[in-house]
Amino acid sequence: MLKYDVEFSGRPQFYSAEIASDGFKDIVFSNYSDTWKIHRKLAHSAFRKFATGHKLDDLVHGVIPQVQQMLTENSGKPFDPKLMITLTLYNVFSKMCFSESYDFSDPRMLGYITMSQELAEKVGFGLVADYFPWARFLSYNGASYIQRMKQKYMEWTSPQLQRHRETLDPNEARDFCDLMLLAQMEAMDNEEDRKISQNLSDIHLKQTVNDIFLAGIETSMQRLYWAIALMTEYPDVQAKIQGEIEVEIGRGRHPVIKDRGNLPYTEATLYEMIRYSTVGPVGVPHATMVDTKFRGYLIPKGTTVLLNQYSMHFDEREWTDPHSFRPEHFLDESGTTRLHPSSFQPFGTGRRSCLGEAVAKADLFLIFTWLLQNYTFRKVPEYSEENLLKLLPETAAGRVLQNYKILIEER
Ligand code: HEM
Repeated sequence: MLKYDVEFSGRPQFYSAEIASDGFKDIVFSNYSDTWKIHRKLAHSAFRKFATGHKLDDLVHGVIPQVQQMLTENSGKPFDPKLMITLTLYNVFSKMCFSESYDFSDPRMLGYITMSQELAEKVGFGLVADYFPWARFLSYNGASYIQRMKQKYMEWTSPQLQRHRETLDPNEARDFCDLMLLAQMEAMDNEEDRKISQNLSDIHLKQTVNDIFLAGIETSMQRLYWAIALMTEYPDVQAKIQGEIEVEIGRGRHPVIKDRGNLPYTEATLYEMIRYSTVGPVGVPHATMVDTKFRGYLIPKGTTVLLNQYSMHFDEREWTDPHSFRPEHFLDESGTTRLHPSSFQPFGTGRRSCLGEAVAKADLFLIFTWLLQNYTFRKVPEYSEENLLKLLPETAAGRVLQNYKILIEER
């Protein structure tokens, strides 16, 4: 894939994606194009500006009091951690995109979460018309549902854009939304940037902000939900991580990004969690941009191409005992995090590889480490025989865990 970087860098022009992205005016669904290049570059600079080092530390630390309160209220009771993780991530990303944080009981945020869950359940795998184009002419083809949901998302993003425009300081971007508006202003002021300004309409801006917001939250939420279930199922791994945190950080301060290099076992566990869960077994579909010759086969332009992450992450030639959860898969003999084998590709590869990889790894580390520094996850005694690592059967293309409940004890 890396050798044929540009050839495989398209996206299938699915009907559902076309509707959801207003004709591919975003990053995730658009083909390899000027629109994609401009928006990807902008998002990159936003991450560099607002989601690295102590900026990201502060974003995560800012949510901690609300998480603490929620966990205290639920201490000693069977508790499903999914909403807690989701609210944490919404607040981190909302602060990064819109400089706004929400109370965990805010009905606007809870409504947004319910809407996103419903969307994922109903059309997470696309529409029939994505695979059988004639189906778009059926009286019910799902398009009106996606239109309605898109409208609702825009009702969330449009006022944000308006508010930012009214209070914009051209010399200082406060967040991702400001950064997009400043890029738009700059392009409009410069006649030569016509090509750029055409790709920075308000619709483009809203689509890209929504991309970052949605792509970032659901992906990280699923991994943290797996991480907590795995720690509950593997108490020895959990205890070892807590020991490492105790020695390197102690209890007197929150974990920060700079701690990463000092916690090899914790980091290895997070990588192993990502491998073992492989939530997206075939990643995000690519498409060929041109007729492409690959290993003697001719792949016509526009063919959908999938990266089979599942087969790579569970390949017996690459991993010792791949079906076991073992953080040692990512450690060398000296206990240091080892270089990842090339068969570990959870963030994809090539030009379309995950834009938020660095942010995702940092967020996962900060949230997971803080949780284990302060809490222990245990099974509910009545259900101690039940395995928490059960997949939802209806999502064979996504390895999503069934909802579970655990006990969370303060340390
Ligand atoms: C553990 C968490 C995450 C995982 C495992 C993950 C994985 C992926 C994968 C497999 C792709 C497709 C790559 C390809 O097409 O080859 C992708 C694309 C993308 N991801 Fe992530 N992701 C995660 C978190 C995030 C976060 C936190 C953000 C944003 C803050 C993000 C933003 C994006 C975007 C915008 C794309 C589309 C890139 C493009 O089409 O050019 N992701 N991600």
